[in-house]
Amino acid sequence: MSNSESYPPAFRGLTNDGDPPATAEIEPVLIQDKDIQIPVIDLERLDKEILREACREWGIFRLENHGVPLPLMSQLQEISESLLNLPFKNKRELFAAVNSPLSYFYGTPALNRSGDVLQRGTRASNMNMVEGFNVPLQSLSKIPSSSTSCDDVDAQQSKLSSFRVLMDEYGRHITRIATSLFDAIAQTLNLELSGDQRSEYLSESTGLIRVYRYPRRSGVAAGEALGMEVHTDSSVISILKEDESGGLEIMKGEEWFCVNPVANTFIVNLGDMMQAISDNEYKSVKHRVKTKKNMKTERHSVCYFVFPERDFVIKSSRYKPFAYSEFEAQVQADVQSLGTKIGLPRFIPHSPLFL
Ligand SMILES: O=C(O)CCC(=O)C(=O)O
Ligand SMILES: [Fe+2]
Repeated sequence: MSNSESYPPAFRGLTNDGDPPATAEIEPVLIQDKDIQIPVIDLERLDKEILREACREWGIFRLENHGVPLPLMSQLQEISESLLNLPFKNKRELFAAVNSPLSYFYGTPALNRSGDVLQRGTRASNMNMVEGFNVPLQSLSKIPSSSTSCDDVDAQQSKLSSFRVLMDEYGRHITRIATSLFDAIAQTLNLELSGDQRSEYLSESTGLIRVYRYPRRSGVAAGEALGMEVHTDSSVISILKEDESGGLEIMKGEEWFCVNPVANTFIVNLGDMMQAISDNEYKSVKHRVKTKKNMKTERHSVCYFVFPERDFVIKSSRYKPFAYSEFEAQVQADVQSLGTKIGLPRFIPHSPLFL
């Protein structure tokens, strides 16, 4: 259970950090989206037809037999929770340390690389109620490590060192998974990948992990409780590990559905870059996180994103050619000025959104 001191001040009046509701006290949820079963892909026995269908019809699937050791997953979850449970002030300081490649954020992750910019002009009850930290995998080795381990003064640094070691191992597994999936998906698209071409589409060095905490919310109607607003990911592939609290929703057709957690599996979703690479044959799925008022615990999740080389120009029959860096800059500019991402529609030729 978390302490209110650990939340950013802007969250405090809105969180419910008391005891979780007893079953009898759980109020009926007014707006309940239906549950949906997403396709399941077995990484040990990759079936290209099932994969193609999942990418074309869904843009999201559950991954099983991924080969990541379960103790690693649970240790990572434990240490991430304990870091996020530190008092707000300490958390910010810890992550702001000189030369630390990690950064703490709350509010809109896409905007808040450096810290604490909340979405302006957004009603408090509607803001993204999520905090966490960005971990660029490439620079993990640069996280300052501490040699002492049980000295009180160094306790936080020591936690951070353990986090780094676990993240490093987790990062290697998740990169392996993303690469295998990308190769298989490229085959389903008949993409010729020779020499360095794969690393242009899928630049392993861009791998970024975000560790999230979504507080339980109080005082808002269920329909308003957004942990993370509706979006598509900008990545090629995203791989999500979530805990058992639930809250992830996807749009299929014109409807929202809840994707319920299944232990020891990952959720893989295709991002905008995969949609563009596939000439829109595959989908970058719209999704969001709703933190329900009656949630028994906070939601914790860890999400990995991988992108193309920054200068790599994505050519597609659907969009004007763009370098990934242009896309990223446009997303940042839109989030800053409009409070939301426009994404691929900005790059459709002749669209009113095309710049
Ligand atoms: O935390 C989650 O479950 C989803 C996170 C997400 O969609 C994202 O980081 O893009
Ligand atoms: Fe996402």
